[in-house]
Amino acid sequence: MTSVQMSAKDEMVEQFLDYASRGDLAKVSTMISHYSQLLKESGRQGWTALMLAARHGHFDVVKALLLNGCNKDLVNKSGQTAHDIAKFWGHRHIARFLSSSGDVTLQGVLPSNKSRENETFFSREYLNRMSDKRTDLEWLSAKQSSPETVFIVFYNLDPFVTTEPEEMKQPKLKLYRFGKDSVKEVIEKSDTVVIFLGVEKQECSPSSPVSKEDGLIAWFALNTNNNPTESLKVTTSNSFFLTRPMPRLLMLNEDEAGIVVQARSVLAWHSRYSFCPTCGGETKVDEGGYKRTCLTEGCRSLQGIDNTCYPRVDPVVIMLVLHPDGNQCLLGRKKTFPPGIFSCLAGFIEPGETIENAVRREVLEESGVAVGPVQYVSCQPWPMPSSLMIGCFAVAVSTDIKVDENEIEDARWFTRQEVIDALVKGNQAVFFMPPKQAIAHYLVKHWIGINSNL
Ligand SMILES: NC(=O)C1=CN([C@@H]2O[C@H](COP(=O)(O)OP(=O)(O)OC[C@H]3O[C@@H](n4cnc5c(N)ncnc54)[C@H](O)[C@@H]3O)[C@@H](O)[C@H]2O)C=CC1
Ligand SMILES: [Mg+2]
Ligand SMILES: [Mg+2]
Ligand SMILES: [Mg+2]
Ligand SMILES: [Zn+2]
Repeated sequence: MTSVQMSAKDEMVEQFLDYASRGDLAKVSTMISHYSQLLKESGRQGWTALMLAARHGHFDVVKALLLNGCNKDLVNKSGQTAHDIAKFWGHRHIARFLSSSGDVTLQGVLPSNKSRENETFFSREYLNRMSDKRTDLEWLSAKQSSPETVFIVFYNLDPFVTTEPEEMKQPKLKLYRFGKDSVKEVIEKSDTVVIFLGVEKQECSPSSPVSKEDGLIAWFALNTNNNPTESLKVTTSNSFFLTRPMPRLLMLNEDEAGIVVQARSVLAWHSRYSFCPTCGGETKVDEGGYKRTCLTEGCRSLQGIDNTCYPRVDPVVIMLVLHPDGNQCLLGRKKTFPPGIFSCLAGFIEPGETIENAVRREVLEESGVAVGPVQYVSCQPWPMPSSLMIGCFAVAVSTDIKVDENEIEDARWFTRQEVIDALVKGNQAVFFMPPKQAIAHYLVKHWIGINSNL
């Protein structure tokens, strides 16, 4: 390392230690979020930031440092720990906190995560995708002409659904299951894209007829941009294309919601990527709809693995940020939300970014709040058009809010009680929650459910 680099680093360490001595929580948090190795650094006489914050009685800085994984057992050149220092200088609450086993650290604020998989709406897999069959053209073709095969139909990415008359008040929607003869005409049209979704898991459909050939009931989905109603042979009333999919897709039954998210995301990719993104040439649909191959000889997309050929999934972090006091959470609203609704902050993961860093960046960008520990909770495929919402809890290490008005309209800390009221009291609450099928709702409920004595 050159002397210039050395002095730049020394300067940064000195500044960090100075902020800790002065109790500047925001600066300390920002520096840690960029250079976590600062937590291990010490200055004159081996004093770390934790020791300096303990010396000067800055409880919030001590907490933030510990939440970020700072080692409280380090000693200075006089052999004192941060705890010894806090005790010596009479900061009893800090000494008590440092001598406790770190209850208010990560484990204290975050609900315990019992490593079970948390199921969200859209996440249930009703079909076995059978990806090995996507290249078996003979098998795919036999299935497409089998009388047991199920086809679901989309028009401009809206699924054709049906509802029972007695359920009209609170309709639970079902996908309309077409047979091969009903969709024959539509499939033959040149703009129609057909994809293979998978086969019914055997245990899910004990009453379904069993296919003669291999016992597997295949499902396909198709999308067209020309209204196919005339050519489809529909035998029931109360059946229609589900326009304005959000929030109406949330009325699907849970088994079929998983099928729709798979089909709609892949079909949306086909409708947006008609030509090769590498050379602009024409492409053909391959692998049961899971690939588009460029037809231009020598195109770079034909060499090696090229991700433009495959359907895209956009990872999004969505996080419930918890206040360091463990009793409040940060929720925000976009201008486009219906009045009164507050939700978890969210944002797209950028290339080269971890889930944890995306959570920290998006929260800081949108609300000005610095985040320390991040814990994954659950995820949700979201068919608008192909996001994967990655749900996390995160612990704030600073609490002042400065909203980025380009992204959101408002962000606030809500108390546990206000959140409980929003969940149970509806109209009498100070704000509204997103619908129960959204992962934001799930995260909030999970936080309340685990930590409260309800
Ligand atoms: N904010 C919320 O409370 C919730 C958001 N969502 C969904 O999460 C997704 C991301 O949340 P945002 O707050 O909008 O993200 P965000 O905070 O990253 O901001 C969105 C902006 O990011 C840019 N962007 C970067 N990568 C993108 C990509 N792959 N696709 C589209 N735009 C991209 C665009 O300029 C876009 O306007 C949205 O699709 C939204 O529907 C879902 C539930 C709740
Ligand atoms: Mg953002
Ligand atoms: Mg956002
Ligand atoms: Mg963003
Ligand atoms: Zn190409």
